[in-house]
Amino acid sequence: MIRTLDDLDAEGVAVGVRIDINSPVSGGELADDARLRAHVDTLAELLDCGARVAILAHQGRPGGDDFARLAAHADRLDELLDHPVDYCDATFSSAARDRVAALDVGEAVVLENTRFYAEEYMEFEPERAADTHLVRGLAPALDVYLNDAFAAAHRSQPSLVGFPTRLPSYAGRVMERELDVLGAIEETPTPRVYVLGGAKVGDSIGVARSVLERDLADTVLTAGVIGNVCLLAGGAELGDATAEFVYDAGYWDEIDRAGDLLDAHDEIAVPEDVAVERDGDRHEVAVADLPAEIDAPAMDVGSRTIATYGEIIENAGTVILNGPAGVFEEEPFAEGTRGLYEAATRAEQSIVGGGDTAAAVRQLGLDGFDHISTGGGAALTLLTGDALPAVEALR
Ligand SMILES: Nc1ncnc2c1ncn2[C@@H]1O[C@H](COP(=O)(O)OP(=O)(O)O)[C@@H](O)[C@H]1O
Ligand SMILES: O=C(OP(=O)(O)O)[C@H](O)COP(=O)(O)O
Repeated sequence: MIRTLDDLDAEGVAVGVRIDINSPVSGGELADDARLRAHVDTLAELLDCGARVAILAHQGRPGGDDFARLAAHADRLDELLDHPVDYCDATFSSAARDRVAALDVGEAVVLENTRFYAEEYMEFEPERAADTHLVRGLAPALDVYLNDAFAAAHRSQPSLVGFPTRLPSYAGRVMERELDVLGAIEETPTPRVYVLGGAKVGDSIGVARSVLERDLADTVLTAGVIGNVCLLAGGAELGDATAEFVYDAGYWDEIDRAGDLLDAHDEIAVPEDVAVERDGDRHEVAVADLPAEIDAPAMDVGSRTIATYGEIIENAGTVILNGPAGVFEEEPFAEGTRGLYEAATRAEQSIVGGGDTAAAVRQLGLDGFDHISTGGGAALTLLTGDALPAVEALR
């Protein structure tokens, strides 16, 4: 059983709270604060109850452009919460422990990016993670540990799986909500339609296979790069530009896997038409008219596909959307994502999962979904039926 905030009397308690505020960063500034806002309920509830809150989080990956300090994150949380949120440039040293010890009730401090320490970017079994410098160093300053970082729950890293061996541990409100919705997919209304788009082709093939074999999906609609790969697997001649894109992205081997999947499951639909750029505009090509002259990559599904898929989606009991239907970042190729996602808001129940997918929803100003997951990889792991290490550690 996983304990939640309902089981915690937080008055005066030093709570180590792992959140996922990994966000796009530009010039040291936060380019998007959606993941910070997602944790406001959990943090406010703790602080309102008089907890002393030490926040643990990562930002980016070592060597990446967005591998940054958490000072800007602390400033933004300070603005979002009615309680003071400070920043400390240490994570588990005596400076960090002293800062946590000095917290007053109803105060929070954001400790430095956990991934500034090499062990945090490695995967461990929980017992071994409990023995890392980060966990051994910080645990004495904490009374309890609370994990709200659903979006990182597929990682078996020390700050995510190491503390429950040493401290009484709890799930936060984000974690609770995500597990309630995504962990109970089999109880949602049918017919259940999965719309798989985006660019993580291997993951999408894995999800499609898993949900069909486990009878979780009645229909799988493919779009985005995975839709193009399925079209190529079926022999559609989409032109050299699309083939090159798929090859350069390293997905050529996935064409055979997609072909095997399509042979095994006739519940999978592929696009009827695609959109390419021609003379700076969107130009649609019907798959039935191929081979045709196409000198640009397929960047979106076409309007016939939007209509056919849209009807299936709005008549669904539950629609699960993962991955945009096209290159939504460019306006002419946002049509597929907009059309299919708007149709999803008319289904009985709609669930959106994926980092870029959630960004697309915000960018296109779409509204009316029943659940927008904070997680990409974590949501996919759960939807595929695999356990999340950080959740298992809480158990
Ligand atoms: N036809 C396409 N060609 C190239 N890129 C695409 C296409 N369709 C979608 N994409 C890209 O896929 C990316 C998002 O995919 P992905 O990372 O799998 O989503 P998520 O993070 O939601 O799981 C977006 O940047 C989008 O531009
Ligand atoms: O952004 C995240 O995951 P996501 O890209 O799957 O949504 C999490 O913060 C995990 O980050 P990671 O994929 O660098 O371990």
